[in-house]
Amino acid sequence: MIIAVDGPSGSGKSSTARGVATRLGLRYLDTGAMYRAVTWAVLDSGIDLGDATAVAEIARNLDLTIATDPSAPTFAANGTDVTLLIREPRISENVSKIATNLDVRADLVRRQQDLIAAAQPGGGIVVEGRDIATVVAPEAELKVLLTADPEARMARRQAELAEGAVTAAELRDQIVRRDADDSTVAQFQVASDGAVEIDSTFMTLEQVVEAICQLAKEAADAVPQDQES
Ligand SMILES: Nc1ncnc2c1ncn2[C@@H]1O[C@H](COP(=O)(O)OP(=O)(O)O)[C@@H](O)[C@H]1O
Ligand SMILES: Nc1ccn([C@H]2C[C@H](O)[C@@H](COP(=O)(O)OP(=O)(O)O)O2)c(=O)n1
Repeated sequence: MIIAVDGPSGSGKSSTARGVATRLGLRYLDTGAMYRAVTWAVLDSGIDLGDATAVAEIARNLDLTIATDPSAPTFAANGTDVTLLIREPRISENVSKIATNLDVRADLVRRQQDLIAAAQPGGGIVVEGRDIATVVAPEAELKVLLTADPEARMARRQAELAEGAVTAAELRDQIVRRDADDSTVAQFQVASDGAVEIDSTFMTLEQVVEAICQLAKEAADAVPQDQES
């Protein structure tokens, strides 16, 4: 089974997708972390982020190792463990410049599809991002668009960061401006065909995990017996 979870920044995709994968015994893939890892590699190389050709070249040559175990999702880029480094504000500020590079997207989508295929013999995978239901895995048995009001999303992100780590303006930039930039290349503002929208503004994380697990059960029950593998 493939469960696709798309939505804007801070809507709860990573935490809920991880929770669902753990509960259902599935693999877990955070595709945003892949764009962040490329951003880390580009910044590390010192090249200009606006040089689309050079950026695409870095992405193409990047040795990216991804663990899809929901209890320990780790990322290594060219041999460096970047799991924590890719969460730094300098990455969040710049990642949309990388995610709007169409050559980088084509490269990462291919890698994501390979990781999804590799997870199928183990029962399946929960994949989260912006374009999973529309581009990466339109065949997903369950597609969820996870949303929340911008104020709730900013408050959640603020709560994660050390006190004073970012100003209110920086926080708004990381959430609202980034969504605007990201939505020029991926459609995650309205539910795509067949996707179920869950507005998590007034839900707890546990309630969202429960709701998605319930939808996954219904989706699995809906698969005709002769199509089960
Ligand atoms: N329904 C929820 N209610 C309250 N906080 C939540 C909820 N879902 C997620 N969070 C918290 O909000 C923060 C951002 O969630 P995250 O999963 O990183 O979102 P995204 O991957 O969409 O950016 C995390 O600290 C997470 O624990
Ligand atoms: N499938 C995806 C996943 C992420 N992206 C972009 C959008 C974001 O700006 C970055 C980072 O995504 P990430 O999910 O880590 O961002 P948030 O943690 O939700 O703020 O990558 C994308 O374009 N397509």
